Amino acid sequence: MRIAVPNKGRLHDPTLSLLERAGLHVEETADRQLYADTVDPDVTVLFARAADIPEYVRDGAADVGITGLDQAAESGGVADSASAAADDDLVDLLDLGYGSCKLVLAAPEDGDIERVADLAGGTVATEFPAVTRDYLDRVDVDADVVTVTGATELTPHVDMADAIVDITSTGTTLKVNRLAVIDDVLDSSVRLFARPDVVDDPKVGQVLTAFESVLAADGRRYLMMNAPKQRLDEVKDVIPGLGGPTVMNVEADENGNGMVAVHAVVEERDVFATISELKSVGATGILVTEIERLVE
Ligand SMILES: Nc1ncnc2c1ncn2[C@@H]1O[C@H](COP(=O)(O)OP(=O)(O)OP(=O)(O)O)[C@@H](O)[C@H]1O
Ligand SMILES: O=P(O)(O)OC[C@H]1O[C@H](OP(=O)(O)OP(=O)(O)O)[C@H](O)[C@@H]1O
Ligand SMILES: [Mg+2]
Repeated sequence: MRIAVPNKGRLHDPTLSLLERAGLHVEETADRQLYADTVDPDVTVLFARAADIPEYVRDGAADVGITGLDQAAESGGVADSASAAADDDLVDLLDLGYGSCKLVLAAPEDGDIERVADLAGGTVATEFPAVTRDYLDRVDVDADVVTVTGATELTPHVDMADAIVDITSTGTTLKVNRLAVIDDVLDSSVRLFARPDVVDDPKVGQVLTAFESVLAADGRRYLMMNAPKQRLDEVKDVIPGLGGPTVMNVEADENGNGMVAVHAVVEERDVFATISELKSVGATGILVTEIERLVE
């Protein structure tokens, strides 16, 4: 199975970290620019531009791909589940949670365009012409779309366009270019995409599970402690969430009192408060560790 992964840009590093954490270590090879092997002999990585990845997956050069929903939407249809997918759709298997941004319609602050209807007969510049045309159809506004390959924010100030559809996250770029958001066009984040014909492939399922286990471990910690056996119920009451803890008998303390070792997964945000509560019910030797993966 081949996974297409961004070769540069802001999505490259987080995607490689995700592969590492999922246990799919990418081997260093001379050819790393294009292809790389992973520790799994059945999984290879293809490095491509974020914008090209959807096409690589649709065409079969790769089976699954990791890139922004904005790029997948620009390249054609995207389906949530395989059952609803047409042959040429990409199936959005998993939201990987990073690369969050929005495509927005924006126009010069203090200009004539205050709402999308004001664009009728006007021009919109964008790196996302297909998404923009879909959007204009959806809101039933007849405007021209011009495609640019960068610096979209400048076009309204040089009379190339009345408005733009572009990526925003902090809003800094729009602000610096004195552009105001008129409407939201698409919420995006990085997803794992597959062709409908490979969705049921066991290897794809295995990769999906590995990524899900990384996401499940995020923001959670593993707590280990010893506690007096007779206070186990109090300890259990203190440990929040995620099912019952694992309890193991350990040797009695020096006074012959029964002791247990208790292990539990807790939300990171609860760790601070939980530790003082655990101490107050007699827990000792409390260890907090990170979790690499959690298969639920
Ligand atoms: N400011 C941002 N905040 C969050 N995610 C973003 C932002 N800009 C882009 N993205 C996401 O990252 C994807 C790729 O953007 P990136 O800028 O890394 O690639 P690129 O523009 O193709 O590469 P480069 O800018 O290096 O030529 C976008 O399609 C989008 O999903
Ligand atoms: O709302 P903001 O936080 O300002 O982010 C939005 C900007 O980020 C991206 O550009 P990028 O930094 O990738 O530069 P690029 O134009 O070279 O791709 C995007 O194209 C916007 O211009
Ligand atoms: Mg960019």
